[in-house]
Amino acid sequence: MTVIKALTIAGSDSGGGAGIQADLKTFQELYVYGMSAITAVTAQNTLGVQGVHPLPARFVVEQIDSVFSDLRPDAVKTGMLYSSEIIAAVAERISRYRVDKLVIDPVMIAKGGTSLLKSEAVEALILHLLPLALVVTPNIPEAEVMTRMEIRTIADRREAARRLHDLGAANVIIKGGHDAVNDMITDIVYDGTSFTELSERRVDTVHSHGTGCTFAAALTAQLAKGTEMREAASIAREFVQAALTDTLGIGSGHGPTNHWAYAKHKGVIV
Ligand SMILES: Nc1ncnc2c1ncn2[C@@H]1O[C@H](COP(=O)(O)OP(=O)(O)OP(=O)(O)O)[C@@H](O)[C@H]1O
Ligand SMILES: Cc1ncc(COP(=O)(O)O)c(N)n1
Repeated sequence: MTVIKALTIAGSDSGGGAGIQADLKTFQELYVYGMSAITAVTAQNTLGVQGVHPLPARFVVEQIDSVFSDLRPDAVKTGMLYSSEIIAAVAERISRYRVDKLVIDPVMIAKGGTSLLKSEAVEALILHLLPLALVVTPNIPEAEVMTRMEIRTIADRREAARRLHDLGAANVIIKGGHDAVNDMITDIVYDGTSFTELSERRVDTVHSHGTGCTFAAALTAQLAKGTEMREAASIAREFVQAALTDTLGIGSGHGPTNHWAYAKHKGVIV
């Protein structure tokens, strides 16, 4: 049996809905062996983020080295990176280990408004990490920050995707969760040549904590298996749609999505 492996470099969410926890649950559900390098520990639940405790950049590197020296991953995902020091250290290791399947989820702000990336670190993310990306997966506000443009229409999303491609990301997926049009949510996939739109009906739920992490983790798992970009994005979209539709209803705030839902609806996927 060939074991497909993926590494997530991200923050820990004690509430289990986003961050490292969402990534590992998603990898597991898609039959990919999950590994982690933790950048920051957050005290967090469905009501918000109560505390953030970043780890030293050198200890993030130590975790990455431990993984690569023994358990070479087939794909790597980054989530919350917090500071320019951590970003520079991660980028150096990604280059050194010649990672060709790097998924960057440019996590900036948690739903409740807590910053998960220092504002001074945005430039480092663009300069050091973006050029190493096989794919970057911003939501609309993150794409606006990185491209310094306002995104209102689907044409704007396409223009932002072109700009992020010009900044060095081989593929760009702009997620449309923050802006439903006629009750439809559209993610745009751009490969540097053509655009693909992935549209699904908006699910009306407060239990959407961690959708971005879950989408990027499902994408990473599929890319690790060798699935091509558009198909991988489409499976990731389906994974999130199921996780939002069949929610767990736990917590008194923005609850987590249901990472079991996709497998429950689809049966076994290898
Ligand atoms: N209410 C919804 N109904 C259907 N799909 C959604 C909904 N909200 C988000 N999605 C999907 O979930 C994924 C994440 O999208 P979103 O734009 O919310 O990213 P994000 O803001 O990074 O996520 P997060 O809320 O975890 O930070 C995308 O594939 C998007 O289409
Ligand atoms: C550790 C960590 N990483 C990422 C997110 C973003 O997820 P969301 O926007 O759904 O809160 C988060 N809240 N916590």
